Amino acid sequence: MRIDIVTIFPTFFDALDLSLLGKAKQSGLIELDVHDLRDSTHDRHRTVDDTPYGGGAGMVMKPEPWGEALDGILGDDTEEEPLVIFPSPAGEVFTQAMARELATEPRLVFGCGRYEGIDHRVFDHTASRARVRLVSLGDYVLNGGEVAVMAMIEAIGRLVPGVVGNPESLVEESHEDGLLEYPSYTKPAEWRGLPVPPVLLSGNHGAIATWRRQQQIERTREVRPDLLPADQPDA
Ligand SMILES: COc1ccc2nc(C(=O)O)sc2c1
Repeated sequence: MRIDIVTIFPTFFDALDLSLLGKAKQSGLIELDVHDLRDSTHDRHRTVDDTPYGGGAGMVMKPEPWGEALDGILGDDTEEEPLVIFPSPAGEVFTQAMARELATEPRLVFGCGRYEGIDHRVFDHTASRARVRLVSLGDYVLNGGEVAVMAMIEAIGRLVPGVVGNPESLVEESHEDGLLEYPSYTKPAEWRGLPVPPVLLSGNHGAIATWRRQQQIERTREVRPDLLPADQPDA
């Protein structure tokens, strides 16, 4: 998978050189290029924003630098039309299902907005040469797209085959089967007077599986009842 990121804070993504994603980059499983939007400006102050037409508070990101930056990224794409994702509070909400879907894409381009957002014509023009999706992390507003892109790249990258050593560990996770994950325990069997649930020490794998499933249902019903299938309240 090839990932390109356009941002005015390129060093923000230095963290992607760490841990699993860092190893995926070193192994070539994921190719990642971060582009500084200001490299696509040509004035002394490397200006990327201007006042909004129609008035209002804040500044809007100018279209020209974005057009030039994306020319350089999309211009050489001769294969399948790439997918360009712009994090936005006005976007569809990012989910584990979307992460699974995006993990199958050969190429992703992320455009990080700042200020009050990007001139809307950038989305319209980009849609003439790529697939475009506006995506939000959730029902809250960040100061820019970088945190959202970091979260999405982690959620997507770990699903790329080969990135996570044991694919089994991807199966029993929150949201993977539509429910929240069961609670986990490790040694010691008792810690500060708190025991591990006895069933987990029983060696009875059937009873353990049943207990874990019930824990998932109980946790989901308590914390995220919206995730329970309407026709199967007991999942
Ligand atoms: C200006 O760019 C922004 C601003 C806020 C924001 N909030 C997001 C979110 O996912 O909540 S993405 C995003 C992008």
